[in-house]
Amino acid sequence: MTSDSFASTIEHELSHPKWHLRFSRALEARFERDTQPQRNRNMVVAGLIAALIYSLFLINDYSFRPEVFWLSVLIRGFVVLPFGLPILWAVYKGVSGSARETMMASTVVVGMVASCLISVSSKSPYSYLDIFSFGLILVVGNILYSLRFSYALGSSLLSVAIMVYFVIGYDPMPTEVKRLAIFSICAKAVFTLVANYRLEASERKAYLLLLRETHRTGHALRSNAELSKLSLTDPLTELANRRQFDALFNHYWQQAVEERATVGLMVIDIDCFKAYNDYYGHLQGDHCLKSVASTLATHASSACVVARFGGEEFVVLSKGQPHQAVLDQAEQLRHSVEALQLPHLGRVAPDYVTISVGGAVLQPTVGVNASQLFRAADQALYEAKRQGRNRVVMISSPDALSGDGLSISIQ
Ligand SMILES: Nc1nc2c(ncn2[C@@H]2O[C@H](COP(=O)(O)OP(=O)(O)OP(=O)(O)O)[C@@H](O)[C@H]2O)c(=O)[nH]1
Repeated sequence: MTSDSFASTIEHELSHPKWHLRFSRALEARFERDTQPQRNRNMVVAGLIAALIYSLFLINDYSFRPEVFWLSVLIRGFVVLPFGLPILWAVYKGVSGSARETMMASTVVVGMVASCLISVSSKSPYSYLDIFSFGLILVVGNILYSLRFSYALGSSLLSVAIMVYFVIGYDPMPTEVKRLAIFSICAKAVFTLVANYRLEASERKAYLLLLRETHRTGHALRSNAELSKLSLTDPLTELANRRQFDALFNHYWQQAVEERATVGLMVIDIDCFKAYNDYYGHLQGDHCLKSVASTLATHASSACVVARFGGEEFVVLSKGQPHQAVLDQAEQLRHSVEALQLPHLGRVAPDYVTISVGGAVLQPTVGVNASQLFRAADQALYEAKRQGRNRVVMISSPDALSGDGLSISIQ
């Protein structure tokens, strides 16, 4: 699903909530996935509370229908709990949404059957009064568990039908009381189902609102990231642009001051590029720039910053590398462009595209600043051009900066 269609699905679900509450298929699956861990935990806690209260009803059995106490122990302790606890364990471990709802709904129905069996087995005069508490079973399913509405509806209808069946056939119960009990359980079913429906509807709405916010925030962050990437990237070569290079250069320099490390800089220029443009045209010139840029990016060490400084000039920045390593790297870059053998018939010789590289390595010390490094590398490039191009010239030592001329190491 694309970002836009996802956003419109959320809007549609928010403005057209369905009576049966379910979302469209994909969103429903996501809703289940996102809410599952929390819902499983809530269900297990609710189930344990229900099991505890259900067991405590043994006290009532003992006090007002002692003749079925052991039957009650048997049903509650050896049927209902062994049925319910493994279900809670399975939900705790994680099962599909429909399995979870079905199993939890089944505990409601089994609880109702068991309670009815205990009640109608007793001949005690007030045993039937217990039947008025059966609405609690619906409260457990519809409110405490908060079963999904369709499951709450199904288990409630089944539970009410079971209860009505037992009540009708239970002779010790006066007819008027039976009528009252049936009316009472039906009313409790309706009330708890209405509450269940509202709970689920507001849970789903809250989920959609949260999803919409998360989606909008993510979208805004992505747009910002794209904008900032655009503002820092050269559109033609996709290398870092001058702005990014300037920022990184300062950053590297500051880090080098703190770490007492060296900073290496290469200034790279495509040879006779004006002639290339004149011969092949500006568009082909752009292709050439792209090829050289991607070759530099591919062959430069991953620890380096490769940027387009402007026009047909590139820079490669590194930190913590000794003079020799920067020199080797510069020679490798020069060689990799030469190896492309991009035809350049606009110049006399050689008839392929080459680059000249000027490099310098400095350790920031008192009185030495970043622009001195840049000037040194630029002067080395000038020297490389002067000596015939397609070569690397490195400033051999920082001392050269303070002298009249540059100490040059020519490859
Ligand atoms: N196609 C294209 N050409 C560019 C671009 N930016 C700068 N140039 C061209 O690059 C050429 C640079 O030429 P010069 O600075 O004279 O240097 P050169 O011809 O490379 O000669 P040397 O540097 O001395 O080898 C100019 O013709 C610019 O128009 C660009 O984005 N695309």
